[in-house]
Amino acid sequence: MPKWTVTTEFTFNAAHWIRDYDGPCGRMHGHTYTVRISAITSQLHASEFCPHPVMVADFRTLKWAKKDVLKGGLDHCVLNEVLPEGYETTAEMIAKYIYDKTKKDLPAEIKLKVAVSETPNSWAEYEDD
Ligand SMILES: Nc1nc2c(c(=O)[nH]1)N=C([C@H](O)[C@H](O)COP(=O)(O)OP(=O)(O)OP(=O)(O)O)CN2
Ligand SMILES: [Zn+2]
Repeated sequence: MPKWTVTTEFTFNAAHWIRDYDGPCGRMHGHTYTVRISAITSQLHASEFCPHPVMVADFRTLKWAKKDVLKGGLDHCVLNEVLPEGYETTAEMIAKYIYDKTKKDLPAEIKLKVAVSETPNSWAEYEDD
């Protein structure tokens, strides 16, 4: 079946520590996180900002996490204080958190992939088939 994939990449700055980690990552430190989100669908949609069915998903909707934490995003937050119970602050679980929260704002049939990087050499990717 024909399909579209859109991909957007953005960054946010945040502090974290990994709970009970034996090493420096167990102390509070910061990263400029890079997030790459792909949305895949065979059907185009309207968005919160556009009334016509011309998008897989609006880039603005996909990029919610780059907003300031006081405006509903993750920028300039302490992740350990912001992520709900059940999520830890590894790149793996930040990717799942962004996936879960983004999925809620999109039509159910859109597939998502979310990748998160703390440093240029390491990525964690989450999807749910
Ligand atoms: N699988 C994971 N391993 C680690 C995570 C993670 O989220 N998932 N996170 C950390 C720490 O947060 C740490 O800040 C990052 O670790 P690391 O990549 O080792 O950081 P460096 O700055 O040392 O990276 P270099 O590329 O080696 O300079 C640890 N592990
Ligand atoms: Zn870290």
